[in-house]
Amino acid sequence: MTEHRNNPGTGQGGERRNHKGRQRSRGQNRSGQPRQFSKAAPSQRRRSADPARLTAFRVLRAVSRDDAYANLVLPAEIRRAKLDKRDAGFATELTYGTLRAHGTYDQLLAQCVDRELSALDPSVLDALRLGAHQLLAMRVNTHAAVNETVGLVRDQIGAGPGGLVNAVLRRLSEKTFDEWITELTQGQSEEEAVALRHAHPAWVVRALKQALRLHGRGDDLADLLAADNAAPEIHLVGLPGMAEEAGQKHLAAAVEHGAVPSQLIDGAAVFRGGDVGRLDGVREGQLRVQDIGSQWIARALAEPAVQPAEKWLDLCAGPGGKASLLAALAAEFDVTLTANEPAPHRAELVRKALSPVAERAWNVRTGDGRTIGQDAPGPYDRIIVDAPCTGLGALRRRPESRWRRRPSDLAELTVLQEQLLDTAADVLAPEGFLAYVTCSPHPAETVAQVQDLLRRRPELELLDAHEVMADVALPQGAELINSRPAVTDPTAARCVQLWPHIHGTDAMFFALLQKTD
Ligand SMILES: C[S@@+](CC[C@H](N)C(=O)[O-])C[C@H]1O[C@@H](n2cnc3c(N)ncnc32)[C@H](O)[C@@H]1O
Repeated sequence: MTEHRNNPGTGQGGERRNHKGRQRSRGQNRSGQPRQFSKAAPSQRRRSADPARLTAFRVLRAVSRDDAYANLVLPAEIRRAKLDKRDAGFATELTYGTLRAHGTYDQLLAQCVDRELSALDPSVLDALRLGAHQLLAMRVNTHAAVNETVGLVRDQIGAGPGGLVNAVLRRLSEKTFDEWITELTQGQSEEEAVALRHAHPAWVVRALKQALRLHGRGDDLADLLAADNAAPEIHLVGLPGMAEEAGQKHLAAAVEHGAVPSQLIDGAAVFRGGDVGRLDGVREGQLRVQDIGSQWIARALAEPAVQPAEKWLDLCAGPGGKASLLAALAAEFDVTLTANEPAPHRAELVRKALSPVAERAWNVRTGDGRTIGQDAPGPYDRIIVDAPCTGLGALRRRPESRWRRRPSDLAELTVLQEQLLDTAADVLAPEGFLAYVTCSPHPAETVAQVQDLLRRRPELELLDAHEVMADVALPQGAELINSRPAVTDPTAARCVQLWPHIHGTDAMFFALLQKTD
């Protein structure tokens, strides 16, 4: 919802609004006079929490205390509080915006608190972050942002912390977001400054910058970071190849409800009409929410001429996004898909996702992908390794994830990716296709993995993934995928790297290899 712009504190022209939509100017009252803070002592001011802010606060607490996922907790909290559409929108923007930018807000808040932030009660810190987002990135007027946040703290935490929150937010409101950033970034490296301004950890900025350069897009950093801070569109896929083309019928119904057919690939639409859950097809499972990048890659794997009775394998299938489209395509081609997932609850999600597709076309194995050779050795004609990864390509979907990930996660993940690729190469049939996919553009998880794999497994040949993706695309999609910048690294040149700011998809990576006979 919130687009965290370079100057997220004001709207165009510098006007500000309270959340009821009244226009206010920063630091001015309704008559245009410099605004005074309430002279009333905190104890005489607001003591209650308004439902939208309370909802956001509860989600923030669940995320920081229980490591919960905001996209799972927020809808339940909105239902619990019975928020109307406008308040639900406000709570969503407040929650996601605060979580995305919380690393930056912490650095600004640290300038306004007389002790280490770690010495604060965690719930007080969460409230301060909520206040910071309202003050610096939303168009809520200063008085409402401070007063309502203090009311929330008094209601949820106690009167004592209310005074502290009041004082800290007042200090924070003395400067705009841009003024704070200018002050704090003096003497910092360019990467640290960009990271602070765009609310990304510096190591993530370095990795994204490196990835952009590798794929010939070295000038795009600010655009990519801005895209990470914008809410993603909802993409739909109508599963093909089922009785009466149910998926396509439901897709057409979604279009009648305001979805726009994708210009990039067949069978996809962009939904901007609100609650996707009310579409019949989504309830019945034949219409699914899935990023167009994921759909595109799944279709590309099924593209090079499919032969009768082929065996396909999705080695890392949970929760079943790509597997459901692959299973539907498998049913259409009369071939079979084995979907593998080690986590039992995620394997169950895969079964559920695949259930609308004819059962003859698929089966689910619950187990470690690295042991598939022991009980389901194939060989397989097409394998997708959609490997566990840092997820740096899907930051816009999981607002809290950028601050949870650590550079040290990479070491463990890259070893697992390497082992899964080796297993896939072992069970791949001669002339079979292997798709390596990550929802991360990090070079260590993508191009470097493919380079190492080619060194270890000389029987594998790297195909040009752009050509295959262009083959399954609509004209606009083919043009987009073909209009790539010049790339010097020969491996990177044959791999597709999608980007949110260019393709409107997650930053998915896709390499396609074939086993030579
Ligand atoms: C990026 S997700 C896959 C997303 C999925 N393909 C989709 O489109 O919905 C990676 C999956 O790999 C699974 N995984 C983790 N360790 C694994 C292993 N050793 N073998 C196979 N899969 C593994 C995770 O549980 C997770 O479900």
